[in-house]
This record gives sequence, C-alpha cells and structure tokens, in this order.
Amino acid sequence: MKIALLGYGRMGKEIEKIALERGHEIVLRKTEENDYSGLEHADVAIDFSIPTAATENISTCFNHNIPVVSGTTGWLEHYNDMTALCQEKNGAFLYGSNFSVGVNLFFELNSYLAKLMSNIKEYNVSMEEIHHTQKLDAPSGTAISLAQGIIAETDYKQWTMDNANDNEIYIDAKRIEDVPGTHSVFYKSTVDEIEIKHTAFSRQGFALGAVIAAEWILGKKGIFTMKDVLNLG
Ligand SMILES: NC(=O)C1=CN([C@@H]2O[C@H](COP(=O)(O)OP(=O)(O)OC[C@H]3O[C@@H](n4cnc5c(N)ncnc54)[C@H](OP(=O)(O)O)[C@@H]3O)[C@@H](O)[C@H]2O)C=CC1
Ligand SMILES: O=C(O)C1=N[C@H](C(=O)O)C[C@H](O)C1
Repeated sequence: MKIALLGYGRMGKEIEKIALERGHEIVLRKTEENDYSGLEHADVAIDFSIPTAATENISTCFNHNIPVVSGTTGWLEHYNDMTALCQEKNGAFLYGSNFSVGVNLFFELNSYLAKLMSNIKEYNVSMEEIHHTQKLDAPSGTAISLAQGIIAETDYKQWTMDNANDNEIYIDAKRIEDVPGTHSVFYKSTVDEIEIKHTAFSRQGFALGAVIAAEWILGKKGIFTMKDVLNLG
C-alpha cells in the first residue's frame, strides 16, 4: 500500500516505522515546508498534523479521491464540514481521537461505567488527562471522546476546564515533560471513589492502530470510526 503521511512529526515518524515494517511504501511526507507532490500516487493518506492544517489536509485528500485516516486533534469544530465533503465526493474518512486498541477498549469501559452510574446520583464525575508539554490542544481529543461517552449515557450536558456546575464534567489537563498520554475518569462520592485509567507507555500503540485503520479503509466508501475497524459493535 502506498501511504501519504500528512504530518511528519513525532507521530508521522512512528507511523512510517510501523508502515515500512508491514511492507508499505511512503510516497509523501507532508510538513509545513512542502506541498502535496506525491499525493497523486497514494492509495491512502494518514493525517497526524496540527489543528490548523487538518481540514486542508483532509479536504485535499477528498478532492484527489484518496481515503483518509485522521488522528489530528483540536479541529473538531469542522468535523461536520469534513464529513459532508466526504459524502459529496463519495470518499472514505476515519477520524479517531485515539488509535490505540487499549484506549478504544477503555472508551467501551467508560460508556459501560457511565451507564451503570446514570441512576446513582451520589457520585460526581471528573476527568484528568496528562500529556507532554509540546501538545498544542487542551483538553486532549481522547478526553473529549471520553466526556462525550459519559454525556451520551447520563444527565451530564457538557465538559468544562473551568469550575463545573452540576451538569458539567470537569476536565483537568496537565502538561508534564515526555508523557505520551494518560487518561483517568473519576466517580467520587462522600464515602469513596471509583477510578478508571489508561496509560500509554509510548506512541507505538497509536501508530500501529493508525496503520491498521489505513489498511482497513482501503477500498471502502463512507465515514468510519475505530469501532468499525476493531468490530466493537
Ligand atoms: N489520534 C491519536 O491516536 C493520536 C493523535 N495525536 C495527534 O496527532 C497530531 C500530531 O501529533 P505529533 O506528531 O505529536 O505532533 P508534531 O508536532 O510532532 O508533528 C506535527 C507535524 O505536522 C506538520 N505540519 C505542520 N503544518 C502542516 C501542514 N500544513 N500540513 C501537513 N503537516 C503539517 C509539522 O511540520 P513541521 O515539522 O514542518 O512543523 C509536523 O511534522 C496532534 O494533533 C496530536 O494531538 C497524537 C498521538 C496519537
Ligand atoms: O498529542 C498527543 O500526543 C496525543 N494526542 C491525542 C489526544 O489528543 O487525545 C491522543 C494521545 O493521547 C496522544
């Protein structure tokens, strides 16, 4: 498979390593410095760039009829525009706030726990995410997905990074040198606390998941998530 890497930073380089090991070829390494030359040879594009570049990268792929897997976070206010364009162009698109298998299982666990908690009013939910200091967005895309999972199952209406009122989920975003990504969800009552936590040890799991998603999307049309790739129902 010929892959265009849209973004060639920490994640782009990790994805390249795994893609080459799995017998794929890289036909474009897009950064801020170069153009899209090479994209025309790609079977699939993998976008791990920056929040302000994601929509241009994704729409350029749709306009070239190339399926795109995007892991860039911090651009979700344009998600509906991108899915509309994908449909208009009869393209293929998969966005994932987190491509690791472990976090996608954690998403399921989070939804299940939220459902259990939905009628038990003694507990107050909050979240913590910790990432390296180079991260541009806060809260993390994964934290937003976790909050959305809780909102779907409970009376909580939105998330906030400020003081939370009764229908808001507080997210504490911490930045600590070299942390690849740690997410915790807390349910606290006056007598106890339940905590679920996922800790990434490196970027390897994110990168492998992205390459697997790119292999999976080849030949498909439509809008997908990692739930489809991993058959999580
Ligand atoms: N979904 C997931 O599983 C994961 C998502 N992420 C997300 O992926 C994104 C990338 O993370 P990371 O690799 O750590 O970030 P880096 O800062 O290391 O890399 C970003 C890359 O994007 C490039 N870039 C800048 N402008 C453009 C442009 N116009 N077109 C294409 N590329 C451009 C940068 O180029 P230059 O070097 O020239 O500046 C750089 O190569 C982030 O949004 C992060 O949150 C990260 C890990 C996992
Ligand atoms: O920027 C990162 O590094 C990460 N970003 C993603 C996010 O915003 O959730 C996924 C992972 O936690 C690493």
